[in-house]
Amino acid sequence: MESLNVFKTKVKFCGNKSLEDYEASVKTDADYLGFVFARSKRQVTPDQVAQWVALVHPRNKRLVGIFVNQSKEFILHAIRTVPLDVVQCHGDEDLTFIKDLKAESDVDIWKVIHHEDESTVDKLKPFLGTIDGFVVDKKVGNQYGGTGTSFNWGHIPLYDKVSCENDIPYLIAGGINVETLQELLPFSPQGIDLSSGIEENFAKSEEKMNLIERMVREHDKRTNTR
Ligand SMILES: O=C(O)c1ccccc1N[C@@H]1O[C@H](COP(=O)(O)O)[C@@H](O)[C@H]1O
Repeated sequence: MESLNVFKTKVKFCGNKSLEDYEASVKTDADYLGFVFARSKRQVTPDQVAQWVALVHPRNKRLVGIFVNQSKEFILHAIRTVPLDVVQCHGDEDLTFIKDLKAESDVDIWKVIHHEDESTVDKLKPFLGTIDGFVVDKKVGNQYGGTGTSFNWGHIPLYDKVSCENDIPYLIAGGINVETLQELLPFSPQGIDLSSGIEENFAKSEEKMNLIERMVREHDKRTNTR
């Protein structure tokens, strides 16, 4: 009989910026596919993503739109154009902004927290009870994400505790790739979010995505049979 408490690390493949990237990501077993609608070398438009999704069904994956300090009107336009399941607020969006957005949409809202030190976890507090999930990433200069840079993963238990106490999911982001994942998995994060680490020549690499998934599956098998 299957155990009732089987733990599956959630996987998000982010920064799909072409039909080819999207097709490669759809073939994987990822739980979430992300599209960056903010200024970035991976920026895409809602119209582009709508076309790809009309051509290739996302199967059982949830679609996530990434926004950085963009207007509520633009985010609502993206939600109307693309069948997004989640809006990931990756900038300095405050509680009022997120409450307004929630009032006018029916998608999940995730807030990104940029880890600096052990006190960063407190920045989540005002959002608890409003957001549907959070992502912990690392800011580099004025770059809010997609930098390939990790934070000190020794602090993951702080975020895990907030997640468990408030029954709210989270993903760890920033600098995850086939090499660094070995160091991250012992912390058993609830989910992982990758953008630059699954690219080869600036396109999504099926080989890297498959390897990441294999590593995660093996980790899950080991921890579930402990
Ligand atoms: O991927 C981007 O280009 C990006 C740009 C601006 C904001 C967020 C972005 N992506 C998010 O960044 C992290 C992971 O980045 P990486 O793996 O270190 O490259 C993740 O949350 C993406 O959703």
